[in-house]
Amino acid sequence: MDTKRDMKQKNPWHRQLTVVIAFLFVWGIIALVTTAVVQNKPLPKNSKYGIVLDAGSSHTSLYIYEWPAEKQNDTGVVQQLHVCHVKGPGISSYAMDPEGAGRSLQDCMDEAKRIIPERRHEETPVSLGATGGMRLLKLQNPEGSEKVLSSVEKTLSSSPFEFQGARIITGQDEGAYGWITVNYLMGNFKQGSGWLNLWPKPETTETLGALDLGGASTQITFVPEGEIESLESSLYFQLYGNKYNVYTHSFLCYGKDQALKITLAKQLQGHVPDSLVDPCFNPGFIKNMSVHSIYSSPCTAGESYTTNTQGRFLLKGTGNAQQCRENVKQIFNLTHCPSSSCSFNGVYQPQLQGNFGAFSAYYFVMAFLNLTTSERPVTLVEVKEKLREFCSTPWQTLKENFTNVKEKYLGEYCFSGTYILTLLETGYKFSPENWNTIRFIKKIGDSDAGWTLGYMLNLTNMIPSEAPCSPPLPHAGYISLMVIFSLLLMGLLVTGWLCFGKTTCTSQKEVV
Ligand SMILES: O=c1[nH]cnc2c1ncn2[C@@H]1O[C@H](COP(=O)(O)OP(=O)(O)O)[C@@H](O)[C@H]1O
Ligand SMILES: [Ca+2]
Repeated sequence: MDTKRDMKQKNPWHRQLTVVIAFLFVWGIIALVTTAVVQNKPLPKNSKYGIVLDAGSSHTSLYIYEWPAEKQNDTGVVQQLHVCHVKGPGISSYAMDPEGAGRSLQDCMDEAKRIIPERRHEETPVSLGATGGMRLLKLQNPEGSEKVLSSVEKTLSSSPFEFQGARIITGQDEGAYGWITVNYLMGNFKQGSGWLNLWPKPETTETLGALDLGGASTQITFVPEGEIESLESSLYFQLYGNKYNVYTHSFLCYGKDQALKITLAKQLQGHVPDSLVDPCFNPGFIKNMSVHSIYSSPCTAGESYTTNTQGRFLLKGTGNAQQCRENVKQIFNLTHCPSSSCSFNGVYQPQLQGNFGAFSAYYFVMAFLNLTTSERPVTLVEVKEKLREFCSTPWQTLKENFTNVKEKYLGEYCFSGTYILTLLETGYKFSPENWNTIRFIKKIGDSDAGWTLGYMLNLTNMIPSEAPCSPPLPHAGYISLMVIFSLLLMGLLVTGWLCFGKTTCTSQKEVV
């Protein structure tokens, strides 16, 4: 005991040194933990925004997208923040009043100004893409379509956002961007990065085909199994390091509103009677139609006709789904196919492959007919049975049962449902065996299925062809590991020091 006391007295710095080291050690731990906590504190939301206007044949919708500023190249980060439906018809209806087209967009543009933070306005891209309706107007009245485009351009470019153009997109682009949207939202464009991704990626990643039905045109887009025979239907993408050979085709005039005009024109066969009995409308349904509304479209312009004096006729429904299907089938020409396989009208289509997402009017119609919400996929037989039952329902009963549904839509659901069935079965060759590969969808997550998101991702270069290089560990993981390893090292150091210190003491004791 005396020896020990002697030693401490001999070495007065020993205690102070221990206290200093212990203090530094504790301070070090506090500093490390504080750094980790501060570094990993969630950052304040730093979003960027983009606006796309979908100028369809029947209406225009404005979509606002949002994404975290620091992550814009990652897959699946862009989300739909808001959609504003423009009041009134599609912009192609404004050929006689072009200024009205631009004016009609103003309310939705004002809404976008309120939703997107002001400091982001200048850098937010805004673009408008017009589809089938404007494609038809351009065929029929090129000058009118230019005026309409200039008018909407004027409204968009006078907004505080960064105007990126108002143009008519091709049917091929419409199909391609719809396919990109659904696969982006499904997370099918997997990124190959990170230290755990040591295996080579498979050549083809499973993707979802896209079926889009509009009022004026319809698109089918999917990755087929073999080669794509026709160059004009073939698209090649390299996205996030994966390669895709995509088949797409857009049928102008085969959107459901134009298809109805063609079907009616086929029945009229150039002679307009006072009344036309039609199996595609419910029994008791009567509508006074103008002959001009049918024959003024470029989709029916080829047909010559003689009309009665009033230029109008009465459309009278009989509600017979089977006969309706026979009538609708007539608008699909199946007699010639210059390629190894075709859909209709001599258009090349490879064998159907994989699963399909059917959106836009496909969804609206099938959802109304209760053919989307089942736990299990609805079979083709059930679809036909449902149509038989729905079409034969008297118009009066329908009106009483669906007071909140727009009469225009309600009156056309028998035709629309039958058209969808015929387009998919007779046109695209879906069969009872692969009918269950189709899902009728409106949204994926919070974002609408449609071409607009894909269009914006492309316009803003947000889908890189190669997977972006990212550090093997996420930031939080990196900080945590740093803290753990530092603590371990310190622990070792202290243990070592204590042992070393003890040995020295012991030896000192022995010596003393
Ligand atoms: O609630 C609905 N029920 C039935 N059909 C709808 C509903 N909402 C929109 N539609 C239809 O969806 C179609 C949308 O077509 P769009 O205006 O996008 O034309 P486009 O893509 O050919 O240019 C139109 O035929 C429109 O009538
Ligand atoms: Ca559309």
